[in-house]
Parts: sequence; structure tokens; C-alpha cells
Amino acid sequence: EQNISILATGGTIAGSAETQTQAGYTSGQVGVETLLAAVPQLKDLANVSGEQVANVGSQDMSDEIWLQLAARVNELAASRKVDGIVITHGTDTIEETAYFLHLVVDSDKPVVLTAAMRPSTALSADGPLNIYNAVAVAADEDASGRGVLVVVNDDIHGARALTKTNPTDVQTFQSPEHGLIGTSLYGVNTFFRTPYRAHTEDSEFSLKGVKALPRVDVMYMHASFSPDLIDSAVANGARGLVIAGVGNGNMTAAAQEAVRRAVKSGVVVVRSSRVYSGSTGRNVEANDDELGTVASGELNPAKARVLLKLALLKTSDAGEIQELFYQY
Ligand SMILES: NC(=O)CC[C@H](N)C(=O)O
Repeated sequence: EQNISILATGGTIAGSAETQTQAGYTSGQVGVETLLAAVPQLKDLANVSGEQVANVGSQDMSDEIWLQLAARVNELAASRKVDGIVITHGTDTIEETAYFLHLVVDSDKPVVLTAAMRPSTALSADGPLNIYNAVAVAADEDASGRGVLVVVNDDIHGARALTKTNPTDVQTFQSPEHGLIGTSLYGVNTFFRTPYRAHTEDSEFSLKGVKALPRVDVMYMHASFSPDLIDSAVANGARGLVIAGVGNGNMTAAAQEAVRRAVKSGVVVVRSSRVYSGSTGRNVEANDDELGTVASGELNPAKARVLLKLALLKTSDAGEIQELFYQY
């Protein structure tokens, strides 16, 4: 029998409300033992043990929790007594945490995040079946080597690909560029593909000796953007900026001038896009060579921010960071 460790961090999956039929609720109320007790069928899949790492709504996910979670995942994955790891998480930032772990977990054992859109107390709560499917994927040898996975609503997503697309819909997660890694129907898994970029064991990123991550801020572009926000982020210690640009990572002329100032002062600026899918290409409309900026490719602003934070641990050279954005 496979040994699966479950690390709980909070979210709606651990949320509770006064009644079974209300929209309002509080995330991160229910402990890991209660979550697991709601799915007694887990014992048919694997030998599971639970640990509480945090209990927050994932809007409060932080560098500190990421460092703690990554350290614990790496420790468990290195143990011969652990075959796979499941992490319960809020849906709001699950794509950031999943991509972070995808880059810093040094193991080919399955690491699977799961979540829910309905709190644990709701009618038709989606958490219990999501946990069941997540454990089934984590216990599946066929899941290994596919990077960090997110199992929700019968779908198996890759960490780099998935994004939340709806604030309340149970079918909120999509992987617009690459499609699904597979599906899990009542614990019966089908795999379609493996991520094509480097991850986990093949990733060059490591958190050994890292006590804090550099500050990276995201600037959301729109008509008449106030360029002083960029100067303010730099004055307040940002080492990197991600432009959530309009369309193909574009920004106003005044924002571009502020980006030039930021780059001149040694801050690395990545251009991404506020649109839902597609790739922000280098030198397409904005001239990255001339601006000294980096193009994010398919990474959305939140995930470009994760990669930039890790990249800044290694270098502040925009050319080298562009190469990392091509590779991961
Ligand atoms: N569905 C959810 O998990 C959203 C609840 C909460 N905001 C969180 O991300 O933890």
C-alpha cells in the first residue's frame, strides 16, 4: 500500500458556513483531521496521514508559508516512507503555489494540490471527492515525473498551465494553452501528457539556505495608468516588476518611461498580459531589446511573478532571466 502525506493549508475546502445553502462563508476553519474524516474511503486508496501547515484563505498565502511548505514537501519527498504528497489549498492562489513548488521541489514523486469551490459545510460540497481523486493521483506511479499537479473537479492540471477563471463556478480551472495532463474519475486516472518545460528534479532553482524571497510587484495596466505606481514600487524596495500589460504586454508611453527608469536602477521588469490566454512575445510591439525588459511568454502575471522571484535569487541580468523564462 502507498503512503500518502496530506498537508493542509486552508482554503474553501476547509471553509465553513452557518448553513448548507448560503453564499457567504469563512475559509480555513476546519482542521486536517476533520477534512480526512469526511472521506473514509481514502483508506481504500492508500495509507494517509495528515499535517496542518497553515489554515488561511489563500489570499493570505505568503512567501513565509511557501518557504515552510516547500521545505516540508522536500523533506517528506526525500523519505522512503512517503510515496506521494497531497496539499489542500484555497483556489484563489493555488496556481501560484503549485507553480512555485513545480520549480523548487526536488523529487519525481507525485505532489498534488487540491481545493474546493464550495465550503465543507455546503450542499454538494466538492472537497471530499477532490481529496479522494487527489490521493488516487498521488498514489499512482504513473503520476510521477509529471511535475506538480492540481486535481480539481475530475481534472488533472499541470502547475504551469492552470488558471482560475471564475470566482464561484465549480468548473473554474482551465489549462488554456496546454490542455489537461489527465482526468481522475472516482480515483480512476487517465494521463494524456507530460509538461514540456523543465520542472522539479530538472529545475535549477533551489531554496537551500534561502530565508526570504525578493520583492516582486505586479502592475496592472489600463487606459491612463498612473506611472508613479512603478516609481513607488521601486522606491519601496521592489527588485522585480511584472507588467500585467494590455493585449500583448503593452503599456502607456508614460508607463514605458517609468519602466526605463526602473530598469536603469537595476530592477528587472517582465512584460506579461492581463488577457486570459496566449503568449506575450519578445519584441512584438514593445521593443524589449531597447527597453531592457523580459517577455513572459505564456506565464500570466501571477506566475511570471513566481518565476521572477526565484530567478532573482540567481541573477539580476535581464538577458539571463529571459533565458529562464524560455526554459521554465
Ligand atoms: N474557493 C476557494 O478556495 C476560495 C476561498 C479563498 N478565498 C481561498 O482561496 O482560500
